[in-house]
Amino acid sequence: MTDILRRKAALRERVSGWKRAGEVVGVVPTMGALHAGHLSLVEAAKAACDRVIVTIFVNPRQFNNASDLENYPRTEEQDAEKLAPFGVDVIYVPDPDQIYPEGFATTVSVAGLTEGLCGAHRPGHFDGVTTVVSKLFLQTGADRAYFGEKDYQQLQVVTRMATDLDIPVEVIGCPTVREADGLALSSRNLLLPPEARAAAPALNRAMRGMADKLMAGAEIATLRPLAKAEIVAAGFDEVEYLELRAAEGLAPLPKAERPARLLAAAWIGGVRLIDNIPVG
Ligand SMILES: Nc1ncnc2c1ncn2[C@@H]1O[C@H](COP(=O)(O)OP(=O)(O)OP(=O)(O)O)[C@@H](O)[C@H]1O
Ligand SMILES: CC(C)(CO)[C@@H](O)C(=O)[O-]
Ligand code: BAL
Repeated sequence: MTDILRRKAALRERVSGWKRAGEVVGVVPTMGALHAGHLSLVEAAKAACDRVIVTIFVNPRQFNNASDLENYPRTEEQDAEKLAPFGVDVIYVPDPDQIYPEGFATTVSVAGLTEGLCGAHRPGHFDGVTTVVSKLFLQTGADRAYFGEKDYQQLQVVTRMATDLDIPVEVIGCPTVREADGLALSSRNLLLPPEARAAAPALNRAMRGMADKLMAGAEIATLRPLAKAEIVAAGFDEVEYLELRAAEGLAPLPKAERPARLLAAAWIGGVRLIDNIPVG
């Protein structure tokens, strides 16, 4: 089984040996409950790096909802078993005091990119993400970091943060892994009641239909109410947002006039799902 390290000093010692030998270190930050989406990031890291660290930390500061934090799946033993065939070098599962020691008083915050989409509906979420990810970058000393496009806004925000803070890490985005029915894999899918799980692919289906119409010149403002109604009719409780944004920088777009991304968040069976797809 792969070594599990829980203290940053032990991690640092291990990584400094690799760095002395000139090895390229990759990191895959996760909150655990690993699925094939996470494992695709691990595969990408293994293919391009000499050493790979997977981090597992359910970061309380990025949860804006206490019951979401409480219900978040925690499956460390199974996660280690899933990682075993990949030949990962270290699983870093920091004890909470390794991330937030007594007296911790710093927040890393990215402006602009964090203001709409998930940022508008999860107050404080991205500050929690950038605070923990900056710490994970610095603690692991990774040269490359792998993130999923499933969390598209997060990928953009983390890339901006690393650039702005001169953290010498290359942030690499990897495509969203989906179930055969189109549902994006997500740890939160485990929390879906069976009926909700059966209805959940309607979100991606509606988005793909919208993307075709956007490519044919339709405006997002015209398509949005129809698509929302379709998603709710399929069994969703609420569509939180459904927006067309520039693929780089996330500026709102009325039409698919340049490489764009259609992004959505919606509630079903008490679970908040997100998805995004390229348009053009
Ligand atoms: N379906 C997926 N395809 C590719 N990458 C993914 C997928 N799901 C998650 N990831 C990526 O894995 C990393 C860790 O994500 P996380 O542990 O939050 O899992 P998650 O499945 O996104 O869980 P959540 O339910 O919290 O959204 C992130 O970079 C995320 O974008
Ligand atoms: C990047 C991350 C591991 C930070 O806690 C989390 O936001 C996630 O799992 O996507
Ligand atoms: N997948 C991003 C982590 C979160 O939803 O909190």
